[in-house]
Amino acid sequence: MLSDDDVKWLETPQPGWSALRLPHMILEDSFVSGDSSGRRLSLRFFRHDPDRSLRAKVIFGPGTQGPPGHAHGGSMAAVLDDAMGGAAWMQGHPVVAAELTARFKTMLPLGARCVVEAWVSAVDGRKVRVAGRLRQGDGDTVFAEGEALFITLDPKKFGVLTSEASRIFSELDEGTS
Ligand SMILES: CCCCC/C=C\C/C=C\C/C=C\C/C=C\CCCC(=O)SCCNC(=O)CCNC(=O)[C@H](O)C(C)(C)COP(=O)(O)OP(=O)(O)OC[C@H]1O[C@@H](n2cnc3c(N)ncnc32)[C@H](O)[C@@H]1OP(=O)(O)O
Repeated sequence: MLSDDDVKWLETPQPGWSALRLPHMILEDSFVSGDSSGRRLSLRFFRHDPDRSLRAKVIFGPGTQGPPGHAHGGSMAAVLDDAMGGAAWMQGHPVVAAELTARFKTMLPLGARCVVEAWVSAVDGRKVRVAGRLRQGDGDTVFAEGEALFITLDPKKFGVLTSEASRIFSELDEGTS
């Protein structure tokens, strides 16, 4: 479903980005990144090293359709939710989403190469506020923007995920130091 060029594009970090190698147990059944067929969502996650915010490359496949030829708003909101949650995890906050706002700005053509940017904007005790943007990969068009409130949970609730997440991010630091 994806061309070889699309796969190569998805997997190639931009300058200043490090690839996040997420374990199979996180990815395989993930609603957002668990589809390897290319029919629905195809994503790769990265860290933007200068400010440790999150980047993702994403292609919305034909199975994400809402309006004919364009992505469903729920699929864009799900991508923003995942990326914003990932941005919080990446900064050491084991969170779940409590509230999410998405603003749909421009219809997103299926198959377009897109970039997601997500960053923690404020932390107040257990409340972690995160913002995000889904834009054209090779241009300035913004398809959607998101804001969300995430709540930090006791790391024990996530079992092995919390230690896996720390391991992934410390490996990234070793690789980029
Ligand atoms: C998981 C992957 C890990 C690895 C990540 C690694 C790399 C990342 C890269 C890629 C991305 C991969 C994964 C991304 C990760 C996540 C993305 C998915 C995110 C989701 O999709 S996750 C599913 C949907 N999510 C839920 O299924 C939550 C259901 N819900 C609950 O589980 C509870 O509801 C909870 C825990 C939210 C709160 O419950 P609680 O009992 O612990 O705390 P409590 O209620 O006391 O609230 C404490 C303070 O938050 C305020 N507060 C609470 N809720 C609020 C609201 N809605 N609006 C405004 N304020 C709110 C209160 O007002 C109080 O404020 P105050 O202290 O000031 O009074």
